[in-house]
Formats: sequence, C-alpha cells, structure tokens
Amino acid sequence: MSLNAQPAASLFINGRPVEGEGDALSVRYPYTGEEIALLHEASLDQVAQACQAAADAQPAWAAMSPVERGRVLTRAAAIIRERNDELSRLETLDTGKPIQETLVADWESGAQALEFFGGLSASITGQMIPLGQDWAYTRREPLGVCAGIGAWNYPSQIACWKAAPALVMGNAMVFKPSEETPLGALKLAEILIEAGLPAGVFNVVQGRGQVGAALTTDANVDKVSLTGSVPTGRRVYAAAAEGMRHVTMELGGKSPLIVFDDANLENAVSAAILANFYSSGQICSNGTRVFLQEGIREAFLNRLAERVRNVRAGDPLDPETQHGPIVNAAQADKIRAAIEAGEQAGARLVCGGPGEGAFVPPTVFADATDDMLIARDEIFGPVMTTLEFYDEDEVVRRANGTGFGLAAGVFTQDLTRAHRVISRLEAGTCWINAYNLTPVEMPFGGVKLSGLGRENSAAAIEHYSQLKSVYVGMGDVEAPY
Ligand SMILES: NC(=O)C1=CN([C@@H]2O[C@H](COP(=O)(O)OP(=O)(O)OC[C@H]3O[C@@H](n4cnc5c(N)ncnc54)[C@H](O)[C@@H]3O)[C@@H](O)[C@H]2O)C=CC1
Repeated sequence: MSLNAQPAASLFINGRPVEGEGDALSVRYPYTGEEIALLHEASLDQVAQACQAAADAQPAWAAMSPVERGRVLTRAAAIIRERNDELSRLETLDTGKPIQETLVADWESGAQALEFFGGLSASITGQMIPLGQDWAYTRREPLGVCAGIGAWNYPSQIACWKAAPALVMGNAMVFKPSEETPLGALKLAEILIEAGLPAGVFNVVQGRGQVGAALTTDANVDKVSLTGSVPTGRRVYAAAAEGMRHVTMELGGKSPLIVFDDANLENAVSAAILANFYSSGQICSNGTRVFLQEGIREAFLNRLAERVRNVRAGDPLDPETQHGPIVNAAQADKIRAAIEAGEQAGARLVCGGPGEGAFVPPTVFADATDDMLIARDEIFGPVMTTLEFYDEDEVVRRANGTGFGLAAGVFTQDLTRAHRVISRLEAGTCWINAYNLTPVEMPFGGVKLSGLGRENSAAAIEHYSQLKSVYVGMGDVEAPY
C-alpha cells in the first residue's frame, strides 16, 4: 500500500492551499522512516500574510450570529466523523501511533471539541448588573487573531482543541503544527472551509521554532496558545508579553499517580498502564511517578509486569498493534538516555529496557528515589518510575516536590482520603480511581510550570474572549462645576 501523504500544498492561507517558500520539511512515517510527504516551511513574509488574512477575515466572522458560527463547527465535526477512517490513517502515518488509538482518540476527540463549542455558542451571554436607576452590562468579545502552536503527540486533536473555542467566540486563527507532524492541521483547514467557514478565518503555516516565534510576535496577533515543552513555553510567554498578548500554555509534566494499599489492584494497574504507555508514553499528562504504598507495592509490580509482557508492539497500521514507535530517532535516543540514567543511578528495571530502532518497549523502574533523573525529568516516552511510600502526609509532600503541576491521580477505596489528598495536590487536572481521561466537558490544563489557561469546557471560552463592561446612565449627569 502506498504511504504517499503529500498534501495539495504545505500551507493554507485565506481559504486555499499555498506552497511554502521556506526551507524543506520532510515528513517521515516513524515506523519505517520512509518519506511520506515533502513540505516547505512558510517564509516570514508568508507568516505575516497569514496573520493579515486572519485579521481581514475576523470582523465579518465575529459579526455573524453565534448560532451561525456554531453551525459551522458542528458541520465540521460531522465531516470529521464521516472521514474518520481516512483521517485516522493519516494521523497514524504522521505520528506513528497505532491505528487502534487514532481511530478513537485523535480526530474523534477533535470532533467532540467542535461539537461541544458549536453547541455552546448560542448560549454564551453577558451579565446585566442593576445599579439602581443606572445599570451596566458586560459583553464577551473576541480577542481578534489567535495564534495556535502545536506539539507532535496529538497534532489534530490539539488543532481542534484550540480552533473550536477560538472560532466560536468570533476570533480568527493562524495555526502552526509541530514540524514533526504537519499533516492533520491542513485537513482541518479544508474541512472547516467545506463546513462553511469563511476564507481567512482559519489558516495553517508550517515550520520550525523560528516560524513559531515570528507568529508569536506578529503585529496582528492578539493571543498565543501553545502546547509544547516548558522551555518553549517560557520563550513564547516572554515574547508574547512584549505586546501584552494573551496566552494559554499547555506544557509538560511529571505527574504523580498515588496508589494506596486499599486500592483495587487490577484497576490501579490498568490506570498505571494508561498513565504511562498509551501513545508510546508521549502524553503530557502522564502519571510517570507512580507512588506505591508499601503494602500493595509487590503485588502491583508483579501484576504490572505480567500484563505489560502481553503488549503487542509492531506495525501501527495493523489494527492489532497496541504499542507503536517513537515519533523520531532523536526522541528515541533521549528516552534511551533516560533509561540508562535510571539503571546507572541504581533503580531496578522491572520490565522493558532500551529496545531497538524506533521502538522503546513499555519500561518500568522500581526502587527509585525522588532525586533520580527518572523521577524528576519529563521523559516523554514509555518509562514508568515507581516509588515506595508509607503514609499520606509523606506522599503528598513528595508528589508536590516538583516544578511541574499538570496532572495527578489517586487510587484508594477510602472516599474521604481520596478527596482530601486530591485537594492537597498541586496539579491542574486530577483523577480519582481513573487516569488520563480528558472529556471535552471537563477543563484541562496545568498549574506551576505546566502552564496557564484551560482548554475544553466552558472555561476555555474565558481564554479566547475578553470582557467589555458598559455603564448605562439613565438620568442627568451631575458634574461639580
Ligand atoms: N499540556 C499539554 O496539553 C501538552 C503538553 N505537551 C508537551 O509538549 C512537549 C512535547 O512536544 P514538542 O513538540 O517536543 O514540544 P516543543 O516545545 O519542542 O515544540 C512545541 C511547538 O513549539 C514550536 N516552537 C519551538 N520553539 C518556538 C519558539 N521559540 N517560538 C514559538 N514556537 C516555537 C515548535 O515548532 C512546536 O510546534 C512535552 O513537553 C509535552 O509535555 C504535549 C502535549 C500536550
């Protein structure tokens, strides 16, 4: 079967495909390394053109009624669902993630975001504030042009999660996917046009960090929403600050998953698998520090090793495959270096290891300590670090002993302990007796270095709009002289 995934052109500006005038960008299928498309980055002029197209198109889009804007998004969701098979295959080629994942978790999650915000659109209202004779009201207005910058692990989902709330509020968007996974966003641009979005409201530029930096500081850009690493987040936030631009930062993590002695063992093991190995571990909210209370530790590790041994790794396009390759060789090397550091520091390898070529197997460390690199750094690969603990206060302190604060999970049958512990954890997105479920109805985002702002749910609306307050005088104006 041909793996050719060459799009009509590299960029999408003002409603049509446009070829990039910048450096070449080779897109490779992570499983075979084969080139599936050859794109070109946007030149800096083309970044400015895309932002200008967005600025020109935005006022008319914002002037449409909310129900009309919502309808466009709802139609786009339906088109995505009709083409889910084809889109998921492309997502698998772009990312290397198993087709059994992309069929249910990528475009489908994007469609849910479009559906959710499309439906919410018409019910977003302001406030009426009585002031005696006078009164005031508030209007929720668009910001203008929003820049979206994505990571490579969930490229199409990220594009939809950013586009849906931005567009529904009457903003226009220029989106730059990760240079590793540039294909899905181009499909989203086509689908939105087909669904009735006016030309120029959603544009796609391609490129590496330099293109992202130009987008962040373009004079037409009012907001930047980034999904990426903490170092990139720092740079983008600082650059955006110069123009007083709004930001949403969805950054990395090293999240704790705490398993108390009384937890349901099988569910806790399942959650730890979902928290570490889905998408070959390339998920920002992963619970990569698994704290095991001493009484459950041995049974947990035995059962985990038993289940991980059954994983089916292989060709991501094979529907039976559960574990795919790492996105590229550089990332695989980085993961292997972390595994080596774990072994050298004296942590015990329970299962897995460095693997070969594009593949790193699900890897579990035991007997780790908090100061080891594998317990401190985001590895962004299938590496779980387990740590032993004795009591609640201790585990809360250790779980919070990180600069990150994206997510956290607790497994226990004790209702009051579950809520007590969660309330003390410094994390933006938490789970009790579950892990890594991110329904569109629930706000998603981090605290501390893991970012600011929230995606999904009605909370995202606040981050893609600004409030105007209007005081209405109903009587005479009294002045002192
Ligand atoms: N919190 C969240 O929702 C998520 C966070 N992530 C995080 O993303 C990281 C992995 O993704 P990567 O693509 O490796 O991240 P990255 O930080 O290397 O790149 C992210 C994006 O920023 C762009 N970029 C790089 N330098 C830039 C600059 N100076 N100005 C503007 N844009 C720039 C890149 O081209 C890319 O599109 C991990 O740390 C992961 O935790 C990933 C998925 C979800």
